[in-house]
Amino acid sequence: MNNKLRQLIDSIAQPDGVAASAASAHLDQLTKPPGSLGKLESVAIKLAGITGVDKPEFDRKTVMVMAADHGVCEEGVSAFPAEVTQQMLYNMLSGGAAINVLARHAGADVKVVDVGVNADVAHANLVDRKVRMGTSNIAKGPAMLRTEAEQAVLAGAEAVAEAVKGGTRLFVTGELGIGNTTASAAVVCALTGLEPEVIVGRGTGVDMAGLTRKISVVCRALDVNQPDANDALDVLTKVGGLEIAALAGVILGAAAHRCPVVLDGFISGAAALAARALAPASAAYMLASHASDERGHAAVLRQLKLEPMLYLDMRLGEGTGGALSLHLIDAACRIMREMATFADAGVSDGQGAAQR
Ligand SMILES: Cc1cc2ncn([C@H]3O[C@H](COP(=O)(O)O)[C@@H](O)[C@H]3O)c2cc1C
Ligand SMILES: O=C(O)c1cccnc1
Repeated sequence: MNNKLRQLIDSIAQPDGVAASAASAHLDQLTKPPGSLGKLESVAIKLAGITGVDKPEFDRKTVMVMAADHGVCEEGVSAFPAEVTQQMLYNMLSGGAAINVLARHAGADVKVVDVGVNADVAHANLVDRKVRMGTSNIAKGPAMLRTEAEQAVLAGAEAVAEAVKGGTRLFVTGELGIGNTTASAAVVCALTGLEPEVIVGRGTGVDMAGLTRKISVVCRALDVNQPDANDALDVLTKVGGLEIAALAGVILGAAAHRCPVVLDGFISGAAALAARALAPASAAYMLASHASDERGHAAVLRQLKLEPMLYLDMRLGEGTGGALSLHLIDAACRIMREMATFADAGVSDGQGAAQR
């Protein structure tokens, strides 16, 4: 394995159990029945463990959108043509995509990184880390070279390192790439052994015939490439995507910097499975934002042992579910900092009365 990648993986530490326990103890002193703020409490405890700070505050948050194209589009697996990746990229760079709106609403930055868009794109707001002009068709052979997969993972991690230098301490995974629900399904099936029939979904909205075609394309991709389930880089190389590999790098980079990383939908979930396979310690840094409507996402979250915060029937990607969950993360942080304790407020903590 590439030296830099090895170092990145080795630099991921376990979360801070002392800070997590302190956060949990603080929550139990606040003027509410213990546990009554539900997921806001588990999120607050997790954030404390990740950051090593009992009451963390995230002044700067960044949605990391990794963009790339997919050779598998030639199999007719998306309801939209491959050109939409580059068209949407410009839309995103000028602030008009859903993620721009939701990130603005949540007070987060959007960083867009080209790791493999099949066009020469130049824009002042774009980070150019292009590895190649999109993947090859996974139904016919490997998506990319192993060195390219490594390069894409490192591009994601390095984009995170840059953002950390700029003050970001919390990341959201986002992506853009027509055809990427097909590659993500292949990655999920290869890593988990789950069947394409239960993982492949409609993506941008293919019809029944399109769904059947997508399932057979994923079966073919697995059959032709024989990815090694015990080697996540092999899986990314053979049936993955450049943005999926880069997102795995975003997750590893965030974990290496002790920053929480909020996962968006299905594509982010596929990247998270790859990141966990590369570095099991990275799993502790992940939070699931929402349950996507894409078919395989619930199974991916079960595999990751993550509970989503939101159920909004969304299936867009870009980081949109992740951006929405930032409101809840902010709420959890404010509870920790602003709520009165029983002692402060002179409220009886119920010790001695009947407990639930
Ligand atoms: C206009 C438009 C904006 C999007 N923003 C995110 N996606 C999402 O849909 C694509 C994946 O679905 P599939 O695998 O079916 O192609 C990715 O670009 C993903 O980011 C979009 C898709 C479209 C059409
Ligand atoms: O869940 C997602 O992230 C998703 C679903 C459909 C299309 N694009 C993204």
